[in-house]
Amino acid sequence: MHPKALLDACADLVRLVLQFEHPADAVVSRYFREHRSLGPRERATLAETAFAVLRKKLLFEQLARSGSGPKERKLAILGFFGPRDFLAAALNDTEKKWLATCDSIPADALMAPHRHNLPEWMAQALQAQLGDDFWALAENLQQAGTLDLRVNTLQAKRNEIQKELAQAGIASEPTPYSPWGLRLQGKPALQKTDAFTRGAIEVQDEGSQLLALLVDAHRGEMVVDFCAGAGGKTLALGASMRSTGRLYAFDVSGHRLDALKPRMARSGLSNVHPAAIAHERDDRVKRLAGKIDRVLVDAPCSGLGTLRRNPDLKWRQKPQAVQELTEKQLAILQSASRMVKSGGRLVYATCSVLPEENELIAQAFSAANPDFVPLNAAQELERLKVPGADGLCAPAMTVAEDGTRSGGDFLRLWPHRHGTDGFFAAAWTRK
Ligand SMILES: C[S@@+](CC[C@H](N)C(=O)[O-])C[C@H]1O[C@@H](n2cnc3c(N)ncnc32)[C@H](O)[C@@H]1O
Repeated sequence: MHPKALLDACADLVRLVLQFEHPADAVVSRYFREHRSLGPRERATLAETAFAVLRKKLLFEQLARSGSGPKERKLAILGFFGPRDFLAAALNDTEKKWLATCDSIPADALMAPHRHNLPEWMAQALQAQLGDDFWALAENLQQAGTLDLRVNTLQAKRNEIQKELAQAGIASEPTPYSPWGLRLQGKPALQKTDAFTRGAIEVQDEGSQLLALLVDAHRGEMVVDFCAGAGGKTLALGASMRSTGRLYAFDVSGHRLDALKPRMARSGLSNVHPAAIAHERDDRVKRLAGKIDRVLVDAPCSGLGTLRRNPDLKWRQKPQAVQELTEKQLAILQSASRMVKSGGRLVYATCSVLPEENELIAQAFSAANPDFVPLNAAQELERLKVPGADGLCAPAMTVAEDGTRSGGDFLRLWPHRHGTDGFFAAAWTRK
């Protein structure tokens, strides 16, 4: 495709994602379905350009106030993913001059919102938690996330898959914390590899892998993945159980559970039982009261830990919606906890970085449920041989008058510190 036509297409896609009517990845997929003749390189340019605009929206909109021509075209020029000389072939002289002026503005001359590119309420919430470290996070969230794989240990060892991928020209490194993970360079097409089609690998952020590890599911156990969705963590739990015992994958969305089925078939797991539930107090849940060894609640959340991959969320998410989510999160956790048997484990997790969805929920649950004893996540991960487990965890935020902390240590992953998406997990043992 000629550079001019590709830039026009980028501007068109930028206009569509900025309507925020649907998640950006769905808008991009739909665009590709409607433009079937696009080749893989053009698709990569289009998607990465649209995502770059979402990542740096405030800065780019500010810069687009100058120059001439339609706003979406200027945004697409600023975010264009590809060599500069290729882009230059699509620009007129005025645009080239304007781009050179934009490029010459030093970062320290920019106002704070144009540097962090976050809505004010989100920037404030993160600054309150991180202090000066906020800027390292803000910088990190404006880059694309890494592509991590989980090796299905039911089928193969991590080093075997690493070698197999290398033979197919795909370079990878073992992830630093998860024993099951491989981190890839770039975004190679995985779906055609033999390892993918036979279910030996799944795309999964290292942080998600660590949540599944913290559940510590064993052979022959009864385990519930309460908010299973398309089953990313279900598959990791099933492999930990060596495809034995019984693993229920519950979700209120039958549609999401449908996406689990082909993944389950590829994985070779035969212990997974997906079931759509009406709500968290469904009869199926009640029937399992006190019977389950391990319950994972991967709660619906704001997703603000995943802004590297889903930058549109920062513009689509609202404080009011987060408030409503917190009520749902506590209700789901409370209901799911009833299934845990005496001596069993409960894990509450989110991919959010906001304390309201994390520590505050865990602490409210602990306060209302004295029969659930908080587990120290750092000690637990250390026992599970995760390197540097201490550095992945943060102490509870509630400090009593006598100085004791309640709630145990939580898993608290940050993109700029750990290279994972932002994740939280709290664990309890039932007395
Ligand atoms: C964070 S996502 C789960 C992601 C999934 N565990 C994975 O690893 O791919 C949260 C899920 O919770 C589900 N959900 C929302 N409300 C629920 C409820 N009341 N009971 C059970 N699941 C619910 C959503 O449909 C969504 O699939």
